[in-house]
Amino acid sequence: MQTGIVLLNFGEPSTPDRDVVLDYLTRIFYDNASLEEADSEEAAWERSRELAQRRLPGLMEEYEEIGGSPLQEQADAQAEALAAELADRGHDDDVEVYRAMQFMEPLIPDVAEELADDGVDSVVAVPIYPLCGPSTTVSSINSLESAIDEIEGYDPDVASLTGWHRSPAYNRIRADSIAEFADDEGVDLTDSDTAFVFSAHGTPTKYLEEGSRYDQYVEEHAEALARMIGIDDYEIGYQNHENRDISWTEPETEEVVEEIGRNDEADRVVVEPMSFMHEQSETLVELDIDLREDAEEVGLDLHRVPVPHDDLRFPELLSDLVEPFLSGFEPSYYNLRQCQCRDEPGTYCMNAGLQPQ
Ligand SMILES: C=CC1=C(C)c2cc3[nH]c(cc4nc(cc5[nH]c(cc1n2)c(C)c5CCC(=O)O)C(CCC(=O)O)=C4C)c(C)c3C=C
Ligand SMILES: [Fe+2]
Repeated sequence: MQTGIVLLNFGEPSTPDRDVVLDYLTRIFYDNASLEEADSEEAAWERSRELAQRRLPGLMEEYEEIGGSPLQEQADAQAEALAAELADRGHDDDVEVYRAMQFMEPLIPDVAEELADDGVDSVVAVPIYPLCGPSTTVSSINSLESAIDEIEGYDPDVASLTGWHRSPAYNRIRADSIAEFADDEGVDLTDSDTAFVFSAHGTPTKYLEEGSRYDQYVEEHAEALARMIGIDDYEIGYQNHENRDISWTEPETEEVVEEIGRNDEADRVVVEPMSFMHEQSETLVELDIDLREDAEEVGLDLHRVPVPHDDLRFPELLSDLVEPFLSGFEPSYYNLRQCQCRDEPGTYCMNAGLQPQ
């Protein structure tokens, strides 16, 4: 049996190229077309192009500020590190690691073709989004499964792993990265003059109304990490993309930070970008540049925790997560259950059936 582990990511342009960024944005808006009514596929596509054109100058400016996104490079390194770890565990011949992006090359349908060409007969999809969301985790798996279905004569076993933020090893990586960063910056997290903000990528509330529990995952994960790093007081903020007239998760990170400063609650704020496993425009521009300016305007020093994308324990964690699928074990033995965010056979997660804490 030849197994292909497919690491699924959002993708982001590595260079600030207008045409590339326009196509990237169009794909994102089209994938989220259900947020608005459209009379036809063609109308939805046109609307996506229109939204992309409108957002293009702002996003180009962001990529120009950082010289393109490091997301792809970091995702490649994670895939290589996972392959090396699996080879160390004896999976050098029977397993290949692939990475596919929702909105950038290598696009998911192209990677599905590659799986077919390579004769992969067992596919394990692992979205690198620790907090399971509809437009990311679920959508990326749906895209991979439909791309595979469209390839004539190709019918591999397909399994996928959705939410994994409850993994103890993951929580340890994240908590250590916060504590080590605070130490390096000389910041005492328990000092009453230090405020702590978990910043999560936001989501349109329509997706929550349709059943996504993303906001609950954000809340329970923030609570778990706060306990691990020994703080009682913290805030949660969302980084939203308000390009359409729709409502998103509240409060926004920017508002949370401005309020801390205006109310003179602290001298400094530590911000943990909890939804991401890569550095990208949301961390390098929205937090490091834009939010820092907002914080300074209200008298706060901002300390942004780096994303632990290259933590040496991350490939071990991913290997532990995929081993049940490679070794023919019953997933429930490893506390993996039928995913409820994507209630399809072969989709497992660590969240289903347990109440948020
Ligand atoms: C759970 C929610 C989301 C996560 C996590 C997420 C990750 C993520 N997003 C980008 C970059 C962009 N996202 C954009 C749009 C967008 N993102 C989400 C949700 C999550 N994204 C949604 C629902 C949407 C669609 C918005 C809409 O249709 O109106 C965009 C384009 C829009 C913009 O910037 O204004 C970008 C770019 C990355 C890199 C990323 C990585 C994990
Ligand atoms: Fe996004």
